[in-house]
Amino acid sequence: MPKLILVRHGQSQWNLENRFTGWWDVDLTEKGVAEAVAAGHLLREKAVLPTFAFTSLQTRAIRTLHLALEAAGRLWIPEVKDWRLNERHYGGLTGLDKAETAAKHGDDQVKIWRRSFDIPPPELEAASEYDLASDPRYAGIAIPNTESLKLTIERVLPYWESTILPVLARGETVIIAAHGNSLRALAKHLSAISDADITDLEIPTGQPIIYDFDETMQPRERYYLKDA
Ligand SMILES: O=C(O)[C@H](O)COP(=O)(O)O
Repeated sequence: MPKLILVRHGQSQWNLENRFTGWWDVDLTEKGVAEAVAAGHLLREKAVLPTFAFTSLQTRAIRTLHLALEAAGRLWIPEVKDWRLNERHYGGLTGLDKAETAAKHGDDQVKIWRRSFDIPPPELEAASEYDLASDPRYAGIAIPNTESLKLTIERVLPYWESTILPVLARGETVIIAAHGNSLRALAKHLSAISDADITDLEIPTGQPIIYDFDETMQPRERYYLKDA
């Protein structure tokens, strides 16, 4: 039965500092490294061994993938990196402190920016220090100025359908190391979560989530590998 493993990167420096991150490239903390290694040990312990990997273009997800694969003895498997698995772009909120932003704009407004389905945060200004236009990894890519979950789904899902699903369908055990909101986008689709209910879905760092697929490539309900 094809198996899909979703893992959100381990704690990042800006998770620790409680700052909006999005597409900004932030590395793992020591705790994040430990979470990634623990995820790999869990894969090995439960004998859920990936044969093909996908990740984003962001350091925190790439390192999480590599640390987990190394701990699982699978550093050698093929991997593909793609911007479509990046975190949702946090627009003009990038770099701001989440608590300070809530104090300034109110908890309700920040909840809308963070968890509403289709209301994007304010756009990133072109002159912002967080503008990624000159980052070589995004050469040729139309970098968004902000993204709601809906907009994130609009780039994650076509990639899932065109590129990841066919790999899974040929019988590979696929691991996707990505981000809170790119994984919420995928889980919304795979678990058929409504636009209203997706608000409540939180994805913890470094905790492998499994989808088993049946012979018609329909996903069963997801579960945490630690509970299997
Ligand atoms: O980009 C970020 O700030 C985090 O990775 C996810 O943030 P969120 O919990 O506000 O969606």
